[in-house]
Amino acid sequence: MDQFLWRVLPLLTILVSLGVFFYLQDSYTAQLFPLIKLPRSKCSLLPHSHFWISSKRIVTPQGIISGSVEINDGRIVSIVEGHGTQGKSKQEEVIDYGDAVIMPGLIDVHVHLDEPGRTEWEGFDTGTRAAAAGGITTVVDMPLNNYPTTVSKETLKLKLDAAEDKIYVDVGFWGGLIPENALNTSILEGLLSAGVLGVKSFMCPSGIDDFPMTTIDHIKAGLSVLAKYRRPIVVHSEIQQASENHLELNDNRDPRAYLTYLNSRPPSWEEAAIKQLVGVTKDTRIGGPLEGAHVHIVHLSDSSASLDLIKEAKRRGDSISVETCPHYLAFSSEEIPNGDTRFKCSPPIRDAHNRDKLWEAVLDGHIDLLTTDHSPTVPQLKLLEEGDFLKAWGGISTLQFNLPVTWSYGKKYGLTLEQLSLLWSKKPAALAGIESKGTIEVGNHADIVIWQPEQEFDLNDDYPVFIKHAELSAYMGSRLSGKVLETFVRGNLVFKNGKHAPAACGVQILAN
Ligand SMILES: NC(=O)N[C@H]1NC(=O)NC1=O
Ligand SMILES: [Zn+2]
Ligand SMILES: [Zn+2]
Repeated sequence: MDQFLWRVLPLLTILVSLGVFFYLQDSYTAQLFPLIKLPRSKCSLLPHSHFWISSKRIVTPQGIISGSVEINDGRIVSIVEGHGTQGKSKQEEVIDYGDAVIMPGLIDVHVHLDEPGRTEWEGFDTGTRAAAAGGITTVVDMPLNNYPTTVSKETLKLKLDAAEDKIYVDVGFWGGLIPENALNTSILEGLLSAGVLGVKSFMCPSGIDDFPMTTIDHIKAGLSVLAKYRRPIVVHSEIQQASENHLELNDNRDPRAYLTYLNSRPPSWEEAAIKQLVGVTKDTRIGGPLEGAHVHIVHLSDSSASLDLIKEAKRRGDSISVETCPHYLAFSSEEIPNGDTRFKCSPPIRDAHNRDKLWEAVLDGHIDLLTTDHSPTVPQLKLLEEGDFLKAWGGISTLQFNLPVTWSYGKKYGLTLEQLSLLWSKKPAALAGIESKGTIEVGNHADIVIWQPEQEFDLNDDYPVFIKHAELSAYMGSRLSGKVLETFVRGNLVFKNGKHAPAACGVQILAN
């Protein structure tokens, strides 16, 4: 018996190893980033790893084409115009979406997921489910509103641990630049070496105690480190003006009136911050002492003097860019009802003339890209019942709705599908330094949204919304145009017909 065992054991070992090898080959998804531990059947609502998707409207960098996109192992491997079956074998799955649009998945580089520490506000699970349902295939998470804030390699580790096995789309991370790490560059270098895609700072109080504001000198110190790493700083660009301080002391103001809040944060706050920033960005030019660093202005609301300063800096060759958000493009101060704190954000939503000028800048390309600044909170802090604009949390919940909102409002201004895709995918990918995402091109990740621009829907209580505290979102109750049908992340079908894939197989994007 013993002898028999010794004879068959090597053979058995070989057979078992071969079995395990082929099982792994067949059932594991591509290791594009870190190892994805789960089988495809858990990560995707589609069993195939090699398939084609076709439609009459595919948004590519060369324009809109009718044809097919071949996907294999998470990547786009070919794009064929027309209806030929060229290269397709009979066994391969072809999904025909008719005239629904095939577009690169949206990349939202300004999202507060608030985990760890404030998961009652949002979280990796709910936030990335919402993203997947909205056709957003990558988000970059902000370093604040979570607790502790992400300002060192140790606090980044807490974030990465919290995100583990919870993300339905790919997630990158901004670190925070605060006085402490700006003045102690080894902390900042540790954070950058640990993989944040860049850093974020505030030029006014952030509303979060453990995220103090930075002066322009802190930002300059940070930029000299960022230049070495060739990563950007993204800046909340408002500086509180002395005269406005004075206004705040005036107790006669009605805190329920939107105008009270609007007047408390005039465009001069943005202009003052941007004036200081463009004083520094001249050093980011090619050959300058800060070459390699880049300054990105988040959520621009002022379409006049602030925008002019940015345009001039760009003309001079500075490495500078700017984003705005759907709420500045959708709403205007004239329509915001008194007491409706769902619309409170900073900088504030300004008048209709300003909104029209913002759209003009978006369509002209002077505003580089769009983000949500999805910044949710709990009902106790949004103060809807009191309607107190001065005390309520500032932040608008937009994740999951960005595509239909931008499209519904933008089409009235002449926004095209190609522009939409530049603003929400290609430009954000470039800012975050995320290679292989943001366009439908051979070799890129198969991060794709399938959506029907003409299909209208009501964002009401029956609509499947995945963000936390949806009732606090300024968009609830709207009728929107542009329904997301399906979302692919690295070739995995992660969302279809209101349902998500069984497991969260998004990966963490870390810079190296
Ligand atoms: N801390 C935070 O998320 N603040 C954001 N909310 C907002 O309305 N503007 C912001 O910068
Ligand atoms: Zn901000
Ligand atoms: Zn923000």
